[in-house]
Amino acid sequence: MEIFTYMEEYDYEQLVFCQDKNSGLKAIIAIHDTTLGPALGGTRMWTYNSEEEAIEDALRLARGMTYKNAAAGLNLGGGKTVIIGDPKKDKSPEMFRAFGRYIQSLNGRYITAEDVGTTVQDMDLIHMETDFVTGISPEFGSSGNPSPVTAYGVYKGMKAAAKAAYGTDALAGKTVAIQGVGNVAYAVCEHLHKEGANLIVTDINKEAVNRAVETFGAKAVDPDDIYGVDCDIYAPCALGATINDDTIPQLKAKVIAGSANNQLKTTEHGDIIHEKGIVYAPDYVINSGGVINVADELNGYNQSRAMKKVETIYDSLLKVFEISKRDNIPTYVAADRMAEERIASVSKSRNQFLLNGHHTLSRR
Ligand SMILES: NC(=O)c1ccc[n+]([C@@H]2O[C@H](COP(=O)([O-])OP(=O)(O)OC[C@H]3O[C@@H](n4cnc5c(N)ncnc54)[C@H](O)[C@@H]3O)[C@@H](O)[C@H]2O)c1
Ligand SMILES: CC(C)C[C@H](N)C(=O)O
Repeated sequence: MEIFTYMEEYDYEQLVFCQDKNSGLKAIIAIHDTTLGPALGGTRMWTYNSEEEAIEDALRLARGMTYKNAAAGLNLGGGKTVIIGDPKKDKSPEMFRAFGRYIQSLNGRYITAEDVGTTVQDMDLIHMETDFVTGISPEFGSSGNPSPVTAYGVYKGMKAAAKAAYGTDALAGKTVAIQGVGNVAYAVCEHLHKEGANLIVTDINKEAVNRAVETFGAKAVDPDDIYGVDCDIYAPCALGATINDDTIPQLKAKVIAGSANNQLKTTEHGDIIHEKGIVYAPDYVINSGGVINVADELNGYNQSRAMKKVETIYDSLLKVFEISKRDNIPTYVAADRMAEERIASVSKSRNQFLLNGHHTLSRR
């Protein structure tokens, strides 16, 4: 990949490579756009097959955060970090403290939180070196683990998508196929089970599958079989790019609504599912509950204020579906327009974020 060519194509601001030999830290911080405010986005730890794959993931995820934060009405830009390594084997306190010092060196241009492979405990270690981290333990005045809040937003968003596709947002009796039953999806299953939905689950982690089967009476299928199961809603809740040339012909669901970031392999896949009449809840709108929750820490965390804002995901999605229907455009285009209009309304030309008192984390 020609890095500057790619950065120029999507107008990225900055890419930071962080290396610490002692702890084995190899991290890439991507800052996409700080027009609306400091770049807020989580840290993913994953075993990438190559450095190029890791850079690409950081860049794609960071851009997704720009759109997510803008569409959610937050005064925040978009950024993301990936740490190359196996979260089950390669973590150490030294690694996260070294990473925290790198975040501090950016002086507030980037604020982090959890993503796949990182936990509240990891954020607490980062917090030993910098205040530019959210989702740390609640005893520090923080909001804690964002996953249950993301899950609540996904559940609400699923209801909005069901309303658009089936005319009712009731999920009782509907069958939902869930790919990946990790932190977010397990909590989504809790809401769905409580409402009386039928669950079909898969995961590459057998324990995660067994837990969902035992707790919710979910039906388990092999990872490759999830796309073709008979269901009303397909919920991608693992990694990205699962809506692609191979999977679209298999899908039987009228709705795609899940927590994963970057669900469409390319925008063309968003066009194809639109033509097939599938109601797709754009990923960065439906999964914005976690970032809405951690962003509230910038004002001194207030849980009920944060949850009220998370509830708006339902109406935001209804608006996206309405625009999509009215203008006959794919839902991802409708969502992108909403986000881009907000960024453009703040500034036609780039206004890079600079730290000032207003953006200092007020819990200190
Ligand atoms: N945690 C949050 O608050 C949050 C917020 C917004 C978006 N997201 C996104 O939601 C997704 C899930 O996040 P999470 O925090 O629940 O992560 P997680 O790591 O807890 O869960 C992901 C699950 O997917 C499984 N998985 C991975 N590859 C798979 C495959 N090919 N087939 C089946 N299962 C597979 C993993 O084993 C794991 O159980 C990610 O894309 C993440 O970026 C998370
Ligand atoms: C909690 C958030 C800051 C990050 C989250 N992983 C997301 O993708 O939205």
